[in-house]
Amino acid sequence: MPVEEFVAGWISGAVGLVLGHPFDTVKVRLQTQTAYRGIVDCVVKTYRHESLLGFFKGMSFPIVSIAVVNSVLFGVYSNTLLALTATSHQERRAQPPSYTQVFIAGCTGGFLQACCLAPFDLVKVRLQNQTEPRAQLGSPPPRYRGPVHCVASIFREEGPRGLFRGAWALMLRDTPPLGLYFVTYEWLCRQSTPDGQNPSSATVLVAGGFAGTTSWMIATPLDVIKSRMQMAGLKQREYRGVLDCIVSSARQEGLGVFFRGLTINSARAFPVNAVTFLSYEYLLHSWA
Ligand SMILES: CN(C)C(=N)NCCC[C@H](N)C(=O)O
Repeated sequence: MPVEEFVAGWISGAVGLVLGHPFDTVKVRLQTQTAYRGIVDCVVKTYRHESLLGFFKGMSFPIVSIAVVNSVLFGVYSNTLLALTATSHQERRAQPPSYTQVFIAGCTGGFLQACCLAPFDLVKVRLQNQTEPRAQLGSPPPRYRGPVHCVASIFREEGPRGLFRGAWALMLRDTPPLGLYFVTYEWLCRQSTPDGQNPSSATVLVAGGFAGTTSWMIATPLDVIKSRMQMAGLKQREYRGVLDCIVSSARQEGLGVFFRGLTINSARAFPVNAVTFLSYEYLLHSWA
């Protein structure tokens, strides 16, 4: 099993994460809180109350987890294609896999990375939703002092299963959209690259950006449900499952609720995934 795809996935994921985390924090707050009138209002209030650091809350954990998540995603994707087509990453330019094989490999990688991502994503969302200003005398302390305290609190209050709160919604969010993610990337690369050649850096950037934006647009409704399931039991009511969360969210806030964060998800996804794919291709090309 080639290891370089896992390592390239790790490094490229970390590069994309740092670039995109502030967008992600604003998105999570828009999806789970009603305190903001929109993106600008959320950005202004977050900056005023919490300074720039407020946008990077909950990032320390994903920096570690992205090492696992993105390397699982790209590593499983590439090795599933190896199993389906008996071709390595380098050979696939000359013998391109079918889009069905790309979709299957992408869904496989998406499902398995979601299994690894669930506890890390839960902690990220819980920390991102702490809107208390940085520790000031007199201000109420936030519920969680940091990622480790968050994990310990969830484990103590809800048991080990509590760390997988929202996991089913996360798997549903990531599996089909990640199949589409890789199909979009491959299709756009092939449209603008002569047969048998490697795509140019510009092609990789554009194809990776559109792959990220397309997949996140499709994933946003379940991204909202996932975030709400993860916050349930704290400020929001408990849900009896994904379907209950979908029905009650629609009943209380209308169908528009499923598109909360769509704009920022799409805007964030383009640069993050453009950089992720460029880093990934560059690393594999330099190690070939
Ligand atoms: C629709 N989804 C969940 C995805 N496209 N995920 C894969 C891209 C992950 C990347 N690190 C990012 O945060 O955009």
